[in-house]
Amino acid sequence: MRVQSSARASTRVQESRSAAPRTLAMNGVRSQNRAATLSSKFIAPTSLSSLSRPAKRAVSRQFMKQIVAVSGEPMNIVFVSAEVSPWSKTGGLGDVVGSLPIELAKRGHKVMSVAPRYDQYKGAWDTEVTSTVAGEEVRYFHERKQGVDRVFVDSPLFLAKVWGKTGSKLYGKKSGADFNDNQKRFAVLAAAAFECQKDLPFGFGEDVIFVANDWHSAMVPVLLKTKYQANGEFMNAKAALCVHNIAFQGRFWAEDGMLAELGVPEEAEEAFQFEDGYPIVYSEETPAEEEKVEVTGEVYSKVNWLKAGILYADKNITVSPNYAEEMASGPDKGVELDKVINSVGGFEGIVNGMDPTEWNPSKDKYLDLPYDEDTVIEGKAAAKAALQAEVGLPVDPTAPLFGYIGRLEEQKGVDIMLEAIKEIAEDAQVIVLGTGKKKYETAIKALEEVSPNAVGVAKFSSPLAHMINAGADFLLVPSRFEPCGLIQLHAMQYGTVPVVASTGGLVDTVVEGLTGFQVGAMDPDDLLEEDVAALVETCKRACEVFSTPKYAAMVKECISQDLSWKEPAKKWEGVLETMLMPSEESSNKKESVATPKEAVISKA
Ligand SMILES: Nc1ncnc2c1ncn2[C@@H]1O[C@H](COP(=O)(O)OP(=O)(O)O[C@H]2O[C@H](CO)[C@@H](O)[C@H](O)[C@H]2O)[C@@H](O)[C@H]1O
Repeated sequence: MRVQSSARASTRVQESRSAAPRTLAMNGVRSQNRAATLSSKFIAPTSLSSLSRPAKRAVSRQFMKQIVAVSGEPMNIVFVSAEVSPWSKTGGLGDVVGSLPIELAKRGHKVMSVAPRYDQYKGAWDTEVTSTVAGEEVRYFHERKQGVDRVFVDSPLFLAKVWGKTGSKLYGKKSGADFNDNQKRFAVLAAAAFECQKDLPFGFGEDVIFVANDWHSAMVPVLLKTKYQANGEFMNAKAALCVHNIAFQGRFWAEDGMLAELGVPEEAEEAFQFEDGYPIVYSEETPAEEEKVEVTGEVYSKVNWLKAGILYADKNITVSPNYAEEMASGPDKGVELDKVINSVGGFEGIVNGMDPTEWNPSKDKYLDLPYDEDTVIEGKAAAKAALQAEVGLPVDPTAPLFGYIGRLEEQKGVDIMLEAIKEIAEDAQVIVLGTGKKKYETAIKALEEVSPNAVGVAKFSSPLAHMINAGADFLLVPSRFEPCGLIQLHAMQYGTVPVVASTGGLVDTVVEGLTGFQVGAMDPDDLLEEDVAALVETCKRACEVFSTPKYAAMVKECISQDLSWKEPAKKWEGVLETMLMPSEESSNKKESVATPKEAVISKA
């Protein structure tokens, strides 16, 4: 039986992840000069007032594009994130914050990431600089790598809890359950991102663009507008918020005085308020293994970090254009933030790139026979034999081999896949690699009982992920929703053909019959027989193609694409540059920032 959308959506949200010399003065001057220089280079359309509103927007956008195309001035960009690969990673968020900054640095920008220090990272030196934020003293560690300043915020809030970089444990001891002090932990991270710009000798000063990522750093735009700028600091700074997954919103019980304790000014509190139909917050006491709570239609007062971040951000970005549209389409796909999203004019969607230094079959340290576009057929054959031997499947080049890599959660369609495997494994081999909900970990470990052609590995293993991307013939991505998805990009880079659900970024990145197979959209909530059948049918279609020349053509098509950050980083650069420009849209935005709540009410 279906439950009301508000409650339905919130079951998904509660799953963790859940939840020296400074250049300050110079930077301030530079920002003003920059605007002056740019406006003198171009003559803005003078007859804007006579145009209709959409036409005005189009002209204004065109004008912005021209400016960006020739401006080329370096920006100071600070990514703030709960994870940053390779130092910390539970999934795609870590990958993006690990690799996008490198590409932006290559394009001439000063780029920094600020993330927690969960472990004693070998290459990161102790700056011995400290700041006091949200009542906690933090200390900064630093490593400069591939042109990016990596700052790690050291505090017992992070280090004492996690001890290890791989972690499904960055957000809580169990998958889907937050540490009780996660609000404190991430309030500290956000405030440290500001203070380190001032306190570190190599800090970027106040003239920066912050890029906050997901709910964990959604406090950054809030603090910028209501704390720092209200005090006359960071006056030229801007804050973008990038949402990698709208299902993780940081919903917590509303407690008297809690936000104030975290350093949130009173005027911002309203933006956090959220009425939730779901009567639970998953925590250390109530881990989210099963949906064990009945929904009655009653609503509960909570705070919602992501909502506040969206309302205060100068620009909201997500990781594919299709997902940007989906999020705004209704409460189901917007996970009840659709009205908020529409109230700020929607999100900009930029498809993710992938890191070619980590995902490159010609330099992959986990492959005995590295390969490239010209040697992909031989290379994949060798990788397939190695993978089959590694996981104990029959070494058979003629058996189509399907792989899966990812979190074991409903988002990823794991329940649909587990049902489908019963039939897929009649004619093909399947290997599933993942961690997540215990019931799914147990199920994948028992796959060998389902069929001798299927095997599941319930751990987080980079070597095996590389071997699957290279050795599988097809990669399964049956997600119910997928903001962008990196695994299909990795797979294609290795000449592995993805079989994907038609949702989010999977629609933007996989072309039916050319670079992959589209299954159609899965039901967002329930496990439906027709979805299982659609997945089985598409895999059968893929198996039929496997023994034909078309498969080799698809492999070549996949591997020959440039899936790196090169193009997406240019788009990011363009979007960030427009944030620095005075524009009609940004002045509208300021009004909504001043009164976030009204913006939602009036436009929703
Ligand atoms: N058991 C395991 N062992 C080894 N490696 C494993 C693993 N489980 C997962 N991984 C790795 O984690 C990453 C997963 O990235 P995805 O983008 O596919 O999904 P995720 O949902 O985490 O990211 C969210 O953020 C990203 C980034 O924006 C969006 O692309 C995506 O749609 C959104 O859901 C891949 O690098 C994958 O190889």
